Amino acid sequence: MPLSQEYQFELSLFEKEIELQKPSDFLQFASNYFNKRLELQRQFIKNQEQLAKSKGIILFPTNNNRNDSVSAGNAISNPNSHSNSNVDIPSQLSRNATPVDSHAQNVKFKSPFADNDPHTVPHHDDTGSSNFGKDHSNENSSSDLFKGSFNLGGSLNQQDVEDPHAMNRKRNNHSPLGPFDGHQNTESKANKKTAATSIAAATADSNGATPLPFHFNAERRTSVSGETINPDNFDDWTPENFSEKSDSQLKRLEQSIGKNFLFNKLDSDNRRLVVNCLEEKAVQKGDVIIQQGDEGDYFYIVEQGVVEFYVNKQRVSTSGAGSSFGELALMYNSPRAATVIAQTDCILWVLDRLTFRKILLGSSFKKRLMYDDLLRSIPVLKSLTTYDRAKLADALDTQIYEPNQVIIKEGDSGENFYLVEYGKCSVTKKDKGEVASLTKGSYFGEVALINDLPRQATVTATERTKVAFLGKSGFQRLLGPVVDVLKLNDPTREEREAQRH
Ligand SMILES: Nc1ncnc2c1ncn2[C@@H]1O[C@@H]2COP(=O)(O)O[C@H]2[C@H]1O
Ligand SMILES: Nc1ncnc2c1ncn2[C@@H]1O[C@@H]2COP(=O)(O)O[C@H]2[C@H]1O
Repeated sequence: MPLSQEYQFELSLFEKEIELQKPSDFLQFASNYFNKRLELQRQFIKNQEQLAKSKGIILFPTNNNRNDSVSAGNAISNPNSHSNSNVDIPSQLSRNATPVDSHAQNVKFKSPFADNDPHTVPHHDDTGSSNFGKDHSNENSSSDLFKGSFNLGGSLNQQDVEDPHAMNRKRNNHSPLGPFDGHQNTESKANKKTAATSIAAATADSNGATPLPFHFNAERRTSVSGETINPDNFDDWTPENFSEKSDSQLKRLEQSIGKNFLFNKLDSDNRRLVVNCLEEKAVQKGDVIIQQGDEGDYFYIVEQGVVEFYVNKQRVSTSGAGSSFGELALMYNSPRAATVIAQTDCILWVLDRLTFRKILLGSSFKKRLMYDDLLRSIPVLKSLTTYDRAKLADALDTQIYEPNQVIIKEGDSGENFYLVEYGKCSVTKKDKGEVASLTKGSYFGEVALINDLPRQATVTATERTKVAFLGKSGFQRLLGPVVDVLKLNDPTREEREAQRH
């Protein structure tokens, strides 16, 4: 299996250091070097922890408060305990690392060989071995919290779409989450509350800081990259609606899910887990499946039928069998960005929020996580909605250039648009020499695409540079809302206008 880019980057740094230092005692040197890197990494995490704490969020509950909450009798069963091993540190570190100030933060660093590393929450399985980094899908757990059809009991018409109160009135009578008989519904919600309370309790801090809310959202819109630090406490996560599917259901699911790109990225264990956590819901033509502005609870896959999307009461699109929706609110802990209505009778499959975040977010939405901070930091993209940014991230690819490598050559035809993730590039013109220098958050390569011209300058990496790039068709399809701003900022505009006159 090829090493990930981040590992390769880490190893290349190490190689450079070896070339520079030419150590005589290689193992000692390697040990010191990686200890130092680890120290920087821990410093970074610690800084994140301070930041989160100032917002009342506990990222790393200690074993003590974990045990406290269990002994307080609040805990739900915990067969699937996970450590924080999914923290995307190498990439964060490479972009954010600063030299360690030994006086800063008062952080005590332990040797990586110590058995009770302060930031690694050890978990022991039945054999007593550490579970760090392993997968613990509990395929036997079967907490069937809610069942029944997705009978919304009242279709909404176009008038209702335009009258949010009408929607709310109907919704209050027939919650999309409460389709079943009243007793089951109450019990299901109560159970969910218990789980949520217990999740919060498990994160309670002995210093009295506020425990993590079930729906974490310190600021209304939260960066998903920040969230890879783990705002949900998955230590107490159990698959909410796990139930083994029948052969015929599996066959149908394979057909509908097979078409959905999200599931292609899952390994067979996670795929099976997700499949068994899905719940079938039938909706009727006109039913409101999601209401814009509501809190996110479920992710949806369409097996049959067509759904339509409304943003601020305007119909923006429709989608059919094999498509999915409802991911944005779950990813960003933000309100629902659109209203979704069944245009025809539909068969849907729904996945609960935590299972979505636990299993799908890190694999199927990895690119969105990866590019979220970058895309938010680029002023010219400010007018994009969360949805636009998510679609843009899906279409981006990454490339690393070494110093002196040419990324774009003046006179060539333009194929891609670029965003600088890190590094430095020089923009030169044959007749003028260097005309610009580009760093993190800059973009380039737009002039040829907007004006249908050859490349107007050469762009060369002057440092190791990582770029995210988008092909021509993606540029036209996804950057429509910002083309006017790109045109206004076009560095060749005045010159070309002057030539015309
Ligand atoms: N133009 C759009 N803007 C926002 N959401 C959209 C749009 N088109 C489809 N959707 C989907 O509608 C869903 C509404 O709930 P979410 O915000 O969770 O996720 C949203 C997207 O999956
Ligand atoms: N003064 C400049 N003249 C031309 N291109 C520039 C200048 N400054 C920055 N650039 C960027 O360099 C890129 C070269 O490829 P494009 O012409 O497609 O788009 C160009 C711009 O994004």
